[in-house]
Amino acid sequence: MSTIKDKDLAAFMEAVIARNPGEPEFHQAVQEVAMDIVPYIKDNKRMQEMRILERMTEPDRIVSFRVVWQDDAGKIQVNRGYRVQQNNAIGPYKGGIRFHPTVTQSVLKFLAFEQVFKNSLTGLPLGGGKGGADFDPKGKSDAEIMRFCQAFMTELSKYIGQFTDVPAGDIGVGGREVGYMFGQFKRLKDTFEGVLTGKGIEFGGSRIRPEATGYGVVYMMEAMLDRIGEKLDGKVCLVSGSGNVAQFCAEKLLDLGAKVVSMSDSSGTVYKEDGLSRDDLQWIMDLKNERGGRLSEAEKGIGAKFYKGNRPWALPGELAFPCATQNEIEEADARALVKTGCRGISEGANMPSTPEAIDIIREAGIMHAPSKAANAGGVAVSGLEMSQNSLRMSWSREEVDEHLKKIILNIHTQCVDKGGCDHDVNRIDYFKGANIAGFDKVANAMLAYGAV
Ligand SMILES: NC(=O)C1=CN([C@@H]2O[C@H](COP(=O)(O)OP(=O)(O)OC[C@H]3O[C@@H](n4cnc5c(N)ncnc54)[C@H](O)[C@@H]3O)[C@@H](O)[C@H]2O)C=CC1
Ligand SMILES: O=C(O)CCC(=O)C(=O)O
Repeated sequence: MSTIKDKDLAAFMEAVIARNPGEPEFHQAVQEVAMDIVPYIKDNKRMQEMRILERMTEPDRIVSFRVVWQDDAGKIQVNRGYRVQQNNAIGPYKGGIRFHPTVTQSVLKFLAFEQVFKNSLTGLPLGGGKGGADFDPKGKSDAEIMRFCQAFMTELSKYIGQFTDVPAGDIGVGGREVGYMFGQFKRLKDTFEGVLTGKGIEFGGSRIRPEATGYGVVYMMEAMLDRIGEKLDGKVCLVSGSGNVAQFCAEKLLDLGAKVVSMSDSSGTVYKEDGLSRDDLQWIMDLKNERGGRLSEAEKGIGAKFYKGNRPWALPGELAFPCATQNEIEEADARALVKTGCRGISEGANMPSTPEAIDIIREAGIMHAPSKAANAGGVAVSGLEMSQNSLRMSWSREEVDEHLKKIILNIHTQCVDKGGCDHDVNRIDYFKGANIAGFDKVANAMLAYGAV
């Protein structure tokens, strides 16, 4: 991690690392927040005495459980499932479920910690949590996915509920998996309640939830550009990833007249200098959502260049939208973005930039919206799904999209209000703004509750 100059911050991080050994992703997420919050609360005696930041870095609880399921060959498979219930000061725990072989307690703790600040920024009554399993959905049949989801929910159902903890999707968990898990919860509990979001429209899902994260990432970039008197129209955009967030980020960029020149997966990056067409994007969506294929097929499929094993960041572009996974912009990638003249970054993936990359991007004066602000559209529409479930109502696409835009604009305003730079009045530090604004609401609620 990057070197810490502030003595209080160094002491704080030393204690966090000692209490949470072997959890580098969690340390990184905490440091990204503590860099701004430790100085912010330096003169606030009450926050210090009540040890608010220390309490926020300790999850309320973590459950970890065995998930046993049978594969198509009849073999018994064993995975490990988790739910990290980080903080419910301002609402029920809320956050996605990730199925990916790289899932560990450290990864889920970083995601749950981030989620607390993100959910606070939405202005909705949502606490923070995250869950998942080290299950690899790649290459599994539909029946295997169903059996795994049912086995996972059989255990998870003991810890969640519409007023307690409301999970949703994340990497490896989309509408199909949410459907299987919701069905299993309903069967086990015999209640029909909004215990998950990202549900199908037929059983209580919200319109625009599948699109919300990607759309929100673009609305955030629009707001940042608008502040400096510019538009998205005609801008050359680098998108990474090709899953849910990347697909709808690319779709909204095309809607707004931008040129999307790249998308990627773990096998490499596709590049089209003249920009992907709607048909190209549809081809990528079908490849990923229907055929489970690799982007290397795009050379033949849509006549794009394919750079095996590469990320998109060294390609020429004006704006960047990392929408794949954590730490996908490392130091060298950040240098490449600076070199090619990138002017703005809106983070779709959670914590896609390493601390070293953030320092380089900040130094270069590139506008940089952190994930907790930029990708909050997904959980925001999940919050709206919860509202619709409580009201026994279903809103139109237009209504939900309007709420989503307002929420993202409000997050942008909060970042601007709290993210001023002492050394340059025209610059906004969106990381600082998001950290402080997200922290304030949760911290004040915790203060109101006393020492609990
Ligand atoms: N789905 C949602 O509503 C939200 C997702 N996010 C974040 O967005 C990111 C993408 O999630 P989804 O699109 O939902 O997942 P998905 O399951 O639909 O797609 C997976 C994505 O992850 C990428 N990926 C995973 N491991 C990779 C690796 N090692 N190298 C390169 N790419 C890799 C894939 O290319 C693909 O773009 C994650 O960081 C997730 O936490 C954040 C907020 C909400
Ligand atoms: O919609 C949700 O509750 C999950 C969103 C999520 O996991 C995230 O924001 O990273």
